[in-house]
Amino acid sequence: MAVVTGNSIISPSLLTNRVTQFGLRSEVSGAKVVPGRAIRSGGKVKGKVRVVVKAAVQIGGLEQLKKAKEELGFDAVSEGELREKGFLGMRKTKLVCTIGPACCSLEDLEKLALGGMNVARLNMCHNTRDWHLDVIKKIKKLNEEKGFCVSIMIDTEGSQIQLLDHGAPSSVKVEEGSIWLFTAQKLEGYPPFTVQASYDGFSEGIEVGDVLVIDGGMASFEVIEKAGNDLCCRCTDSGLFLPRAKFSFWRDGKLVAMNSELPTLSKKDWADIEFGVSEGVDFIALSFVNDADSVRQLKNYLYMRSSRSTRVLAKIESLESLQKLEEIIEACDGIMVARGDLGVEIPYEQIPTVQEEITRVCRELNKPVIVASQLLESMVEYPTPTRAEVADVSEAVRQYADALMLSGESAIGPYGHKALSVLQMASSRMELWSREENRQSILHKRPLGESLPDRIAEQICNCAVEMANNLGVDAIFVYTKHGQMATLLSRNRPYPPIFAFTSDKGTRMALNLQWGVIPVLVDDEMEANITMTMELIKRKGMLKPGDVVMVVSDLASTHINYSAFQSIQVKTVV
Ligand SMILES: Nc1ncnc2c1ncn2[C@@H]1O[C@H](COP(=O)(O)OP(=O)(O)O)[C@@H](O)[C@H]1O
Ligand SMILES: C=C(OP(=O)(O)O)C(=O)O
Ligand SMILES: [K+]
Ligand SMILES: [Mg+2]
Repeated sequence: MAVVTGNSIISPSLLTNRVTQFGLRSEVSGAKVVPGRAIRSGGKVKGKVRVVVKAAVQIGGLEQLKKAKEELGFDAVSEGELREKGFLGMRKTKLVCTIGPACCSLEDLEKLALGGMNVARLNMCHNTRDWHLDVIKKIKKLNEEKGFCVSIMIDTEGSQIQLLDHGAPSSVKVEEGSIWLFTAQKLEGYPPFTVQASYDGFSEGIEVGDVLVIDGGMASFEVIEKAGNDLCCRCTDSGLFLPRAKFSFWRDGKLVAMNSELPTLSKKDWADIEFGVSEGVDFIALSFVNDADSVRQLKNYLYMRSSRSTRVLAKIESLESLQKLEEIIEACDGIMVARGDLGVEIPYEQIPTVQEEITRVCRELNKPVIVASQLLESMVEYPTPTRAEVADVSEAVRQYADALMLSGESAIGPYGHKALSVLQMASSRMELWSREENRQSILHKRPLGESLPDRIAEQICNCAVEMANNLGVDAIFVYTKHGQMATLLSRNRPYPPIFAFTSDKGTRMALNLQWGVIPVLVDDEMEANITMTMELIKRKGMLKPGDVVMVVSDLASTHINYSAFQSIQVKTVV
């Protein structure tokens, strides 16, 4: 059994359990060989499949082992974490950092990588393409030269047209009762109490009596007069006007839908996507997705560009996207709960429940989900978070979100590295609590697969996790080409970490966003060789005699006449 040391605290009850279980430990190895046995599903015989135990492949010579060892792509940070904290102490929740001027030097990026950044996000709303290219190159250099495994995400600007500007470089106070003119006309300078809207049709369909809300509640106005496209408004709720503020209109407590003819993907977005594809980014996050069509359009484009390893994430940040949530989740490779803009479109008191719902549906449909925006907002200015922010972070972890994201905290704040460590500590703590409370059972396991092999993979992963938890194994090893088995295991949120061995670089980078998965690159020959993989990890001192590893596999085999092996084995390291 791995020794859990340092910061990772293991509960006495869990520890006792594990000790008793392993007092009588025996090697449970492989499934029973039942040739030609029919697999039943839902009471019906669906097809004939053979369940076969894969014979452990003999370890090759020392030379082969040495060569393979060099090629075992274990990232430096996971390796360090495993050595320091043991298997159970490894953090499961993934961390995304927005890269901005405050953290774009090689040294700062290295610090973030060491601090646990799994994915670097580049927000294409800001700065130049050359600036972003420079960051991409630095991250790739760090990955190559320092053994990190940081994935890269670009986040599109989107057709975000609902913007207002008052012309001042910083915020302007808005007093209750003051009268303001909102206009799309080009202004020569900004007269006092005048605000410029970013497009002509900003007041289309708006009536006297409607309520204009700035940035989801920074200040509110009532429309008292409409002349052409211009609106004259009285402040009904005083507050602040920030530069480039977002706005929404409300009537009888409901959002007035703005009839934007603009596509989700603007010309600039396509150019940014082209840039991202040619620079080989791992994720493209689509802003202001309203339905599944834009996601499919981008996925088709990536397919045509033979860039299938680029994953498409849909940002949920509009009312429309909430109404079409399931079809969007089904179409994309992952979701971001973009709470910043979402809070402009729906009343902010609804954000917590909407976040929980999105997170739950994502897990049911087996897509990774990132909870984003304002997690540690006060740390843009201060070196410590508010207690409420820590509670918010912990709640997202308790909900089993795959990943948490920093925005301004890392992009412009002087305490980005500290903010990352707050996420790291708060998530490790909540994960431990969740494990002790055994919250896994809550997931309603909606069946996903349609083909028999897919259904088998799903069942194997569900059962494997239950078994792994009951046996108290130290780690789950999974061999996966496209990552599907790894995600199916992750969906069950097991206690032990999932080491996903893959020979596909794109799969490795994509799995960086997946809860509890540590992707490890192996070469093709190693792929199916469980014994050799374990031997290599043992030689690195990361597996010790007595450790118990569950091995889940669905690899195609050339040895025997079956298209795929799908098996669970439990091995004790000797
Ligand atoms: N690449 C960048 N260059 C300059 N500033 C950036 C960059 N990325 C982010 N920022 C700054 O960090 C803040 C927070 O980032 P983010 O949440 O991604 O953007 P936004 O606030 O526009 O939604 C932005 O408002 C912006 O001031
Ligand atoms: C993440 C978000 O998107 P952006 O930062 O691009 O506005 C958000 O709105 O919460
Ligand atoms: K964006
Ligand atoms: Mg947004």
